[in-house]
Amino acid sequence: MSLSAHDLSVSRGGIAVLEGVTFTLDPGRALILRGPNGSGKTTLLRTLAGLQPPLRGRVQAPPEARVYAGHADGIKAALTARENLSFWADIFGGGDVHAALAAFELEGLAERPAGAMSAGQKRRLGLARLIVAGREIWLLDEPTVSLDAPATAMFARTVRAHLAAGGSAVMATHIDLGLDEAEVMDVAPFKARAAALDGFDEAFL
Ligand SMILES: Nc1ncnc2c1ncn2[C@@H]1O[C@H](COP(=O)(O)OP(=O)(O)OP(=O)(O)O)[C@@H](O)[C@H]1O
Repeated sequence: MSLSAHDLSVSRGGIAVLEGVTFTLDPGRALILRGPNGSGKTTLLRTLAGLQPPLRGRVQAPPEARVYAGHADGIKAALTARENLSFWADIFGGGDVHAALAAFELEGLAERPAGAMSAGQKRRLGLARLIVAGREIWLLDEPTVSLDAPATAMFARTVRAHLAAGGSAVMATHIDLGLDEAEVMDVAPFKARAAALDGFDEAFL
């Protein structure tokens, strides 16, 4: 399943942030988004994930093939790691909780409430959701925040396995993941030339 962006313009608060973004990501491929703070990586990822409409252009990929992991870990503090993953497995239609725990070496923490985990452990649990989601196209915003070097390597291995299984991934990251096979796209050249306000959002700015 490919993901394509065609002459895509994306906006935040009614203001155009990026324009003219065009690419195709085939199965088995990864794309790393680079660009300075505020350049529009999150906005682009949210649009690719279908969480917000494009200002112009279009995104092509079935909604049910995409999964987004943003800055929030998406976990419930009162539930254990296993319960959190089971919850998400039910939402996504029955993923492999055991495989997800194993991929992020969470077996020893499986019965611990997420609220009693460290920031890096919570992040690993949040990323383990990707495994239970069982979706082909991963859209990840700063996935390695809070991860130490071994956990970052764990994440890179998981992405490689996903690509080898025919999945794909778009990731915004400021660090070197060691994924030399990934394509890199700097979003800076796509910076929108003029702010475009629409009537609705303008009232809130
Ligand atoms: N809720 C909001 N309303 C209006 N503008 C916003 C909002 N959130 C972000 N922006 C602006 O949109 C632009 C793009 O932000 P975005 O979060 O996409 O950048 P980014 O490249 O992901 O940055 P970072 O590397 O800091 O995460 C920035 O100029 C930012 O100030």
